[in-house]
Amino acid sequence: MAAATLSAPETSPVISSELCAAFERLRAHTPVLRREDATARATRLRRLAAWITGNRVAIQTALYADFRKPAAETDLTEIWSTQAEIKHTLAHLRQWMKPRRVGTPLSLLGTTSWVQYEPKGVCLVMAPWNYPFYLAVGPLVSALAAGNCCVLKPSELTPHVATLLRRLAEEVFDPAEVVVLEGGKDMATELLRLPFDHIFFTGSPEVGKIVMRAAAEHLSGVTLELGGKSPAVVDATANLRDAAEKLVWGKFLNAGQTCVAPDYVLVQEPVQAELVREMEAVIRRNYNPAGAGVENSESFARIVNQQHFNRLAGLLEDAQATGATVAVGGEVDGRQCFIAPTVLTQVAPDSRIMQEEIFGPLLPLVPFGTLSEAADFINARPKPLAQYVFTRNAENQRYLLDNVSAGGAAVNETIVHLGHSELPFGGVGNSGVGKAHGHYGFLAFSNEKAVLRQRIGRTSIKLLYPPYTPKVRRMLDLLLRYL
Ligand SMILES: NC(=O)c1ccc[n+]([C@@H]2O[C@H](COP(=O)([O-])OP(=O)(O)OC[C@H]3O[C@@H](n4cnc5c(N)ncnc54)[C@H](O)[C@@H]3O)[C@@H](O)[C@H]2O)c1
Repeated sequence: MAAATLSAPETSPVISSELCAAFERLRAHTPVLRREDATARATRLRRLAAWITGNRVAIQTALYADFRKPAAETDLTEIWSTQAEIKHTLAHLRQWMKPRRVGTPLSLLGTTSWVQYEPKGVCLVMAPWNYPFYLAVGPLVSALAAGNCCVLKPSELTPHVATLLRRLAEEVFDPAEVVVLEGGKDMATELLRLPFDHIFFTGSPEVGKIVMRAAAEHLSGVTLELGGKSPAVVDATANLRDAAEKLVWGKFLNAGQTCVAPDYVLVQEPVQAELVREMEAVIRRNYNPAGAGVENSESFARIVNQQHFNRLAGLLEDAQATGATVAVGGEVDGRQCFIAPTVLTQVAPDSRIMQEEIFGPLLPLVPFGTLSEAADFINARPKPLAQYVFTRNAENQRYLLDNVSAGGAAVNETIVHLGHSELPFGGVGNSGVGKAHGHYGFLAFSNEKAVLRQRIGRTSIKLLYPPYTPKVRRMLDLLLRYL
């Protein structure tokens, strides 16, 4: 591939000519999208929704080929979640696009003001592998709703989905609106040299920092949807059967490769043994109902690749070597990247499994005494993406919500808060920057342009213009005192 520098003077070193051409094509098209009304944007989104409906089996097949994701999980977490995002956007797009009138302070009496929403321009969506369809197309929906052109870079670790996404773009969009570029770190690095107007990145905090540094070069806007260790707290008043069902589902969905999966459980000491028993029963019911072995279950996905399998097997080994007991599961099979749903107790706080994001089907339980101990344990670590609270006590619920900082939270539930279209989704601190989904996603990809209109000639501000005579100074005194 020949190399060329992008014509824009602000761009850094050398970027491939193919990439430059794609970027320039999109940039040249931004005025067209900018002029579009809600109907035109909605038509594009409806075309996307229709493609997804027509390609349901292809999406399921790609996900199964990439990491044996069960078709039912693909339906729920890749297809339904994406369609729900489109449906919600279509229902509200006209309203979101309308300029929003704001009130007038006394000091600016006579003026009229509003916020109008303009597209940012050319945006980059970088997606991870764990929900490779939803986490690529979901942000794309928001970007298009806000009137942007978009480059989408899927993860290289799920190649079947990446290829499918390229086909999607070719079949649904004008190549000047959306382009899908497949590739790994090298492609991502090259892309990050371009002066995008906004970068929406979903992935690890480590790569998130690389993205933010690259964005700083062009002062591109960023949304960083990152990960971390999301805790669940189960207190002694919780309904343990219900908590076990929800924790097992939330943890072992997608084989634990979920950004908002409960990473570990803080359980009030007196109920730990019962919670383990309940979880064991749920794991059996969900993944081994006929006793044929979880490895033969069609309801349980695989670890995405050998490298991640080795990392998880290493975490399990280290946990056991530092004193942890396998209370449930523990079986691993490297040949098929299989790790059984595993519950660990007596886990050392300084073991690796308690230091890094697990992102797999290993669930450590850590006992606690008082609620403040639980809150302190969480707050001593980087701020999580999600916080789960299982309790029947309203005061305990309030205490944990008020004393722990997290991107989002669910009480007596796991994961599903991210499926609520009216709630912002995103992290705080180490778990992310900015919010996504629904209106929040639309805003992330929009510039909220503040407009003030003054009637010609009339303006009280003129009273304050120089020269700063005693009269002007008296006016300023009044302003400071009363307005
Ligand atoms: N907050 C969320 O919504 C959310 C959702 C899913 C996953 N996650 C997080 O994502 C992580 C797992 O996903 P992942 O392994 O795909 O993340 P990752 O950070 O390794 O990769 C994400 C993207 O960045 C690219 N990339 C990788 N290394 C890069 C580099 N050095 N320079 C530039 N780009 C690079 C990849 O090609 C991929 O497209 C977990 O931490 C998880 O919690 C967060």
